[in-house]
Amino acid sequence: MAIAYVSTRGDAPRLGFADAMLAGLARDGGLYVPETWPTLSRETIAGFAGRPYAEVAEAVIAPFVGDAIARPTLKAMIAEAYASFRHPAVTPLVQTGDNRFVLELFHGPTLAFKDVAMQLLARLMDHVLAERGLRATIVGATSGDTGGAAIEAFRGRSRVDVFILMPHGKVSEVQRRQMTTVPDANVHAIAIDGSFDDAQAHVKAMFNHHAFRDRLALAGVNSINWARVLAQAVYYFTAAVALGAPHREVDFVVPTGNFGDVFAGYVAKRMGLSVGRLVIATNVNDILARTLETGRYEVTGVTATTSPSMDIQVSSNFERLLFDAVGRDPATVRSAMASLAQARSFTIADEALAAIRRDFDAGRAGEAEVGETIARVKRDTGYLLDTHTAVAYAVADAAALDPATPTVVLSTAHPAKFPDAVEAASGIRPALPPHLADLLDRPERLTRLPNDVAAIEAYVAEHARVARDAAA
Ligand SMILES: Cc1ncc(COP(=O)(O)O)c(C=O)c1O
Ligand SMILES: N[C@@H](CCOP(=O)(O)O)C(=O)O
Repeated sequence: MAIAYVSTRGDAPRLGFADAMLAGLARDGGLYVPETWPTLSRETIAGFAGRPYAEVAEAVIAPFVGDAIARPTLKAMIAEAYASFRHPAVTPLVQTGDNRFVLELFHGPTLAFKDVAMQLLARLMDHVLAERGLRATIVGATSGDTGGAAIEAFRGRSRVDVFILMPHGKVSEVQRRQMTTVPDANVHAIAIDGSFDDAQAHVKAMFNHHAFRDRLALAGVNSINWARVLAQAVYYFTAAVALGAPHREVDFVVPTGNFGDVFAGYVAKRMGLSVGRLVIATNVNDILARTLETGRYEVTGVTATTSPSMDIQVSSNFERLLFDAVGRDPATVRSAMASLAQARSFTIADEALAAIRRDFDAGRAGEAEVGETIARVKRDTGYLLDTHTAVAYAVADAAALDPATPTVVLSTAHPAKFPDAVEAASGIRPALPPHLADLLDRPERLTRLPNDVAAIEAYVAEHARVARDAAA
């Protein structure tokens, strides 16, 4: 059966999986979500125990894809995507305390959880573009990790050009170099003089500029793309089942910025996985923690932290949760988003806030706690956390979770991506794995642009092959 996708703002075409994936942002500015949540039976979920990651991924993803991609083709793409991971379990669990586990999501090529979805998304997109004989122009925003993962997954592919906007000077050196040292001609790393929120706003503005969007055949690889979120739902299943689901609940604590990863946990729960609490962990850029406390989503300035990938205030995927929480009423979402655009804030009605709180808790960790957590966990358990994972670990320590329920902290990045901060906290400078050992010696290629969407559009239009094909 084919699932249809609808926009959270209710004013864009209803699409099938392949079109929703290629569309990225819906044409009304909203985000695509499945019209209904497919569920997996208890028996099916129980049957995931001991199965390879790729088999679980196929079972979780296939209901959302329907007949958009033939099942054997989907299976082959999933197998290929995860064959590149450096751990046989793909996303292994490590126990660090009584009922405390770390879910390592950083064994992909660029050492962050983004690889889990991006390695598959590149194959899915390439397949659909090839079937249709099309090219696309990917525009993406990054606070450090999405950009590297997207560039690695799409580099050298003949049907796409990739333009990644990063905030200048605000990503780690390893993150920057993962984007700037790739020689392939279809890759364009761009630094803007602004924040990640600015970069994401420019990406959305390009999508909302319909003439530009259509002329360049824009596609998105941020978690505004439904396929990203979907692929991330898989590891909630593998982790929970390894810890006793569906026969017991498992809590997850998720370092959060753009709300894609923790929303993927919500998707798993909606599909029938026995997820207990979903805890949103933020650094001092704590818009989500404040929202859960007060019911008011209010954007303030961004503060630079040692967990730069989470230095985000406008948390895109929250719109998807809001859509469900308000009973899937697009008018309410439209009005909240209009208020966000005009007044930088909106208020969530009591009933919707109560619905959100039924599944989610939230907490924040300041810089001192992050450093102290890295040092303490290393000292007590021998395990070295990265700064983003440390935010979640600290929040998990402070959260009022049932000690009898296993708690999984999502580890979203390898500590070697943030060596200065990890060394300052622990005295240990984590080494990059062998495939990146010479990263700091590779030549860089980076374009600097002003924090201005017109300048960015002009650059994309000049360099995208879609535009050149049309002019030829
Ligand atoms: C290392 C790391 N951890 C956590 C996050 C937060 O994930 P999300 O944006 O899906 O909430 C990000 C980026 O967003 C990240 O790069
Ligand atoms: N932390 C991210 C920000 C973008 O998030 P996405 O999941 O929406 O792509 C990054 O590292 O770029």
